[in-house]
Amino acid sequence: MIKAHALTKRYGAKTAVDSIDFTVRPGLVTGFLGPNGAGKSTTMRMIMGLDRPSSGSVTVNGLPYARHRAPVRQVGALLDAKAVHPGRSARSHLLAVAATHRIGARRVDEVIGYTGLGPVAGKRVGGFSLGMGQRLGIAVALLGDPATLILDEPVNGLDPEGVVWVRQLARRLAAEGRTVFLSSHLMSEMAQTADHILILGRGRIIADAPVGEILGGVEGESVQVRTPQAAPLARLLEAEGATVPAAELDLLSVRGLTAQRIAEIAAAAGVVIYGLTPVTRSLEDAYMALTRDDVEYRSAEANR
Ligand SMILES: Nc1ncnc2c1ncn2[C@@H]1O[C@H](COP(=O)(O)OP(=O)(O)OP(=O)(O)O)[C@@H](O)[C@H]1O
Repeated sequence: MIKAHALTKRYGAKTAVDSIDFTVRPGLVTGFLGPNGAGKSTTMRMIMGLDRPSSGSVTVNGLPYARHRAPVRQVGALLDAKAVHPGRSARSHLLAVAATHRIGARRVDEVIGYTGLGPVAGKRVGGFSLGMGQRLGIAVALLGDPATLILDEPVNGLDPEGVVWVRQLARRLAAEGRTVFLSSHLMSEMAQTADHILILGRGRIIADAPVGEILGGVEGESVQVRTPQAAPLARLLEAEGATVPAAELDLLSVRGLTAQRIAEIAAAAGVVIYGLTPVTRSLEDAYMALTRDDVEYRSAEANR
């Protein structure tokens, strides 16, 4: 569990994180989103005790990071590609990290198995692919068997297989009852991985809700209906409670009724339908709508 209370970070005149309150709960994957410069990394660094809040506080499992006697047993993090001695093997790297935290060799072998590093555990880390390096970083984060995991951009640069692996791992860790806090700029991936979404914009929270609520929140779903009898069908659907903006020749965009209900109403009235397409808003659409005013650097094209 991670709890932030009036958490603030200023760098000179710049307020990177502006008095935010949030709770990241156990048993769920919480996605952390926001435009570049929104303050995500600064927040994660404060959670991990790598940056001091200017004011306010953030705790992990009830205490600030630095007040835990054995923080690696509370929270594990993949913040950025770790500097690993390229000549060392994955196993000897893990053994070295484990030794500094009084963690035994048995746990090292457990995390090697858990992260699928077995076949390459004896190989030099210098020759690792990005995906293997990422697995090693996650293995390090898991060494202390922590209840809370923080993964900053864990799928950055991974191939599709690696992306799926991270997704399944995050889901498995949450299913084990852990708190999983994950940042990513890949919206489609986040939509498949996260249960709950926290969006930051210019240092403030602009959304904190279950994925379903974020997707449904701004406009909801619609159904595109292609029919040669657009105007009469629009009137029929409106009478059933749908919202049908001004019809476009033979295409209607209907909100408020399911595709099945629309087909039933049309059939009952003898209206011909050529096509029915439910349009689901993507997390990317919802994110763009929510962060429209909070993007620090916008392209000239997008500003028009
Ligand atoms: N050490 C620092 N000194 C001064 N300003 C900083 C420092 N670290 C971050 N900032 C500023 O604070 C703001 C938040 O940065 P942060 O890296 O936390 O954003 P982010 O959401 O992680 O962005 P990205 O998605 O690009 O990683 C930015 O405007 C950044 O320029």
